[in-house]
This record gives sequence, C-alpha cells and structure tokens, in this order.
Amino acid sequence: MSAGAKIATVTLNPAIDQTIQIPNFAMGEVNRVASEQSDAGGKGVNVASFLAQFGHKIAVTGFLGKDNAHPFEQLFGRLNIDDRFVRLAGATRVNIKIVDPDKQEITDINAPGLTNCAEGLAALEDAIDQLAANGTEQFVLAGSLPAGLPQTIYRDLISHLKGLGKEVILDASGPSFAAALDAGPDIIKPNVDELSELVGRNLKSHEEIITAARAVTGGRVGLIVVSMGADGALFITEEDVLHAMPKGAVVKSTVGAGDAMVAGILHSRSEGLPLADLARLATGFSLGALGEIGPHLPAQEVIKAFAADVVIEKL
Ligand SMILES: Nc1ncnc2c1ncn2[C@@H]1O[C@H](COP(=O)(O)OP(=O)(O)O)[C@@H](O)[C@H]1O
Ligand SMILES: O=P(O)(O)OC[C@H]1O[C@](O)(COP(=O)(O)O)[C@@H](O)[C@@H]1O
Repeated sequence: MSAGAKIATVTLNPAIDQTIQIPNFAMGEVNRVASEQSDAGGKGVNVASFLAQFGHKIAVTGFLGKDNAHPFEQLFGRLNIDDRFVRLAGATRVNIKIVDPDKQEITDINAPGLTNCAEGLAALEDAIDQLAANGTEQFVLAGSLPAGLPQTIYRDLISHLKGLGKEVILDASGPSFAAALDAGPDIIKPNVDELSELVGRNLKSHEEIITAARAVTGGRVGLIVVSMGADGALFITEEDVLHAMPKGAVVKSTVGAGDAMVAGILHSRSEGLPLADLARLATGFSLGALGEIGPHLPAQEVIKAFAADVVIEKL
C-alpha cells in the first residue's frame, strides 16, 4: 500500500459529466449541439482532481460502476490520485450539463445513480479505515447519496472518523446533511439554497444567513462557508465573519465552482493561511473553475491572480 495521501475524498455518488453547449437552448424545441465533452466528476472526484493539480497527494474512495469506470481510472492515473473506489456491478450515472453561451445559463440534469451501493458498504468502510491507518488526516465527504444508502451515512462516517482523530470536511445537502451536523464535521460548505432548505425558509440577507448557519451548527463546526453564487461566500467561524466577493468573473460554466472552493479551503489550510487569505484563495479557485468548461482549473498563477482581486470585507 502506498503511504502518504494526507487528504482523501469520499464520493458516494460520482458522475460522468456530459457537458453540451447549445446556443439559445430552448425547452420543448429541437436544439443543435455546438460542442460536447465528457468528464469524470462528482463532488469528491472534482475536489481531488483540483487538489492534485495543485500538487497534493490525494486518495479517493466511494462507489464506481464497473461498466464505465475507465474515464475515472484515466483521470486518477493522469493526476497520480490513489484510487480506492469500491467497484460495483452496473454503470456510474451520467449527469447532463447544458451550457448556453448566449443566455449565459447552465441547466444541470443530475441522475440518481447506482442502486446497489448498500452491497458495497462494508468494503467502503474498509477502504476508509485503511486510508485512516495509512496516514490520511483529512477526509472530504461530498455530494448526494445514491438510492439505497441510509440518510445517516455521513453522520456515521463522521462520528467514526472523528473517533479516529481525523478532520472532516462535509459538502452535502438535504436530509443527509441535516443528520450529519450532529456528528460535528470540522468544516461545511453549503450553498445558500442548501442552508435555506435545512432551516426551511428562504435566507436572503447576509445577517439571516450568518444567524441561521450558527444556529444549525450550534458551535459544533469550526468553519462554515456559505457560498452564494455571484454574491461570493461568507466564511464564518466562532470569532469572525468574512464576506469574499469575486471580481471580474468570466463565467463559462458554474459546474465545479463549489468543489473548487472546497479544494481551495483545503489547500489554504495546508499552507496555514489566516482566514482572510483562505477566503481570498478559495474564491480564486472558484473563479478558476468558472472560466473552464467542465470541472477543470487553470494554471496556479491564474488562480493566484484571481485571488488577488477578491474583495474581503469583515462583517
Ligand atoms: N455567477 C458567478 N459570478 C461570480 N462568482 C461566482 C458565480 N457563481 C459562482 N461563483 C463563485 O463560486 C463560488 C461557489 O459557487 P456556488 O454556486 O455558490 O457553489 P455551488 O456550486 O456549491 O452551488 C461562489 O462563492 C463564488 O465565489
Ligand atoms: O452529487 P450531486 O449533488 O448530485 O452533484 C453532482 C454534480 O456536482 C458536481 O460535482 C459539480 O458540483 P458543484 O457545481 O457544486 O461544484 C458535478 O461534477 C456533478 O455532476
């Protein structure tokens, strides 16, 4: 077993992102595709590939369908990512992303995923334990759950990992996110819609968002990052709240912007950056992802230049 991935990402429901560009996309009409591309993705897979591009040694696990594992294996091979995915019978889902460059709109069609993941749970737990025993210190749990897994799975994994003294970063939504908060993940990154769903009302002002974020976490989460699309993100700790506002965004596709932010948070922490610099660089990662079609990042210098222009305000 190769030693040394300090960070591992867990993607229970990865996806092949099929991105099609359709100028002036019209529902209910015949549409012509201008270009298309296919990328191995899903939240934890994207976080891993972004971090690997920044020079981190990363391991990945979760569930992959055997029938179409090749694009994932190619990605992991190319980026030297340690592949600990559990293989299951069937095919990993294909998610469709319709990018309309004229209207500047992106339509996401996310499929439900494999239905037999419960069969692989013991193997997944083994893979996680092996990583933990082999020196992985931070685990990123990210994305939706495929059918058949209990909504308590993130909560249980977090409790287990915290018991082993590991740090956990969670990017989830819906009931699995709500249940997981009890276990005290170290960092969470909901977007404002996910946080609104959690509290059962539409959160609008920064003040409402901050109050709700602190209320639902009850002091159990060290860093809460609430991303708000074009309005940037709030970085909330017990002591501080910062608003990071992106400037000069060129939006080709929003797919992967949230995952890039998670990767930027982890990278910044590995560099020991203070909160304001972390917020700046994490936003720079997102801006990098926005300028690419599919879950890709530009060169590090480009991301650092984006980060330099981010406006940080202490609230
Ligand atoms: N249209 C946009 N213009 C400028 N920045 C954006 C835009 N969409 C996303 N971002 C940046 O990317 C970050 C993450 O995007 P967001 O859409 O909030 O996350 P998610 O993909 O998880 O829903 C935001 O906090 C912001 O910094
Ligand atoms: O697991 P979910 O919530 O269905 O999301 C999966 C989708 O999210 C992505 O990881 C992109 O996520 P973000 O846009 O939030 O960064 C895609 O690669 C994938 O198709």
